[in-house]
Amino acid sequence: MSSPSADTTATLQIRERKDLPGLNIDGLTIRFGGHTAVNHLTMSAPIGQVTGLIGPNGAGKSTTFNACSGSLTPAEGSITFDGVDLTKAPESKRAHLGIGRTFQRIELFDSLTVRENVQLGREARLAGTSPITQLLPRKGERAMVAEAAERAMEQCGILDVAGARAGRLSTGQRRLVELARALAGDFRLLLLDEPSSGLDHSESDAFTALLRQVVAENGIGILIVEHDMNVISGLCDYAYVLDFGQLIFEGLPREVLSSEIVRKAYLGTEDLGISDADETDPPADPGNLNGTGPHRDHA
Ligand SMILES: Nc1ncnc2c1ncn2[C@@H]1O[C@H](COP(=O)(O)OP(=O)(O)OP(=O)(O)O)[C@@H](O)[C@H]1O
Repeated sequence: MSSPSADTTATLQIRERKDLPGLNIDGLTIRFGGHTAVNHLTMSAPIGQVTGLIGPNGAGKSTTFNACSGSLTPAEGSITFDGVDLTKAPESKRAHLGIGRTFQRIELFDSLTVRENVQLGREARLAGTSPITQLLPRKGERAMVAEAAERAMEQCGILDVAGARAGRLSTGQRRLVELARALAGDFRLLLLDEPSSGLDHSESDAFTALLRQVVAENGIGILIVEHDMNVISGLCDYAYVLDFGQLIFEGLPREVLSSEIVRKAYLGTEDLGISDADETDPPADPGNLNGTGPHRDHA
């Protein structure tokens, strides 16, 4: 990366990442009226790896996610998935090609059971092919939906609450249901927007381990927005850092954690959790970057 502290290892990774199958963002610019929320962002999220997207409040992370999932159209730049141009493609096409997402706020149907919520993930993927299949699923498709949901619930360890109403579950369980729903969709790349938000330390650790297992077993890629640096350092193969819509750093998690540029970006928003005593090494307990930090005003 253009960062002065990126080493040769990282530079090699950058070149290799762009050639791998998966998501490639090139020169992405998104404006809201006169405000540039994301400015000429270039990054990759390959299949088989976990890629982190971090940055202070208002940095442009969710906006980038929204452009990837198709709810925002960029002013400039391109988004491709396995070489297919998705820059202006509808959400349904992206889902059909294998891109799924979760949201910052858990979006479950509280009055439905866990099983029904998880089945919706598979149905959403089918609807990517044709909306009519969601209304009139064929017999074989119903069986496929049911099977995918059972597999996903088993992988996330929530089969024991499959019949419970989602509204009755704890935040930790609801996060697992949300993940299971995304996995049931059998997507090749998952965009996870702060999936550990609201979890306590041990729940967050267990969730991180589960995500690593999912990537290894299912062979998928994950692009994750996350404030918890324990999750970033324990999970990500590579991370990008945004600030005021600009890519200010990219590299391995340890490089991100020890970067002076990243530290400066977070100054004034929240304690980084990076020890002043040794600025070159990642912190023993990196902590939470800015999950509760104040929203900064843009120039
Ligand atoms: N719909 C919108 N209309 C106008 N401005 C917006 C809109 N959505 C986001 N913005 C602005 O774009 C910038 C980037 O916002 P975004 O939500 O992408 O940041 P973020 O990094 O996801 O922040 P957070 O960590 O707080 O979720 C902010 O200045 C925000 O106020």
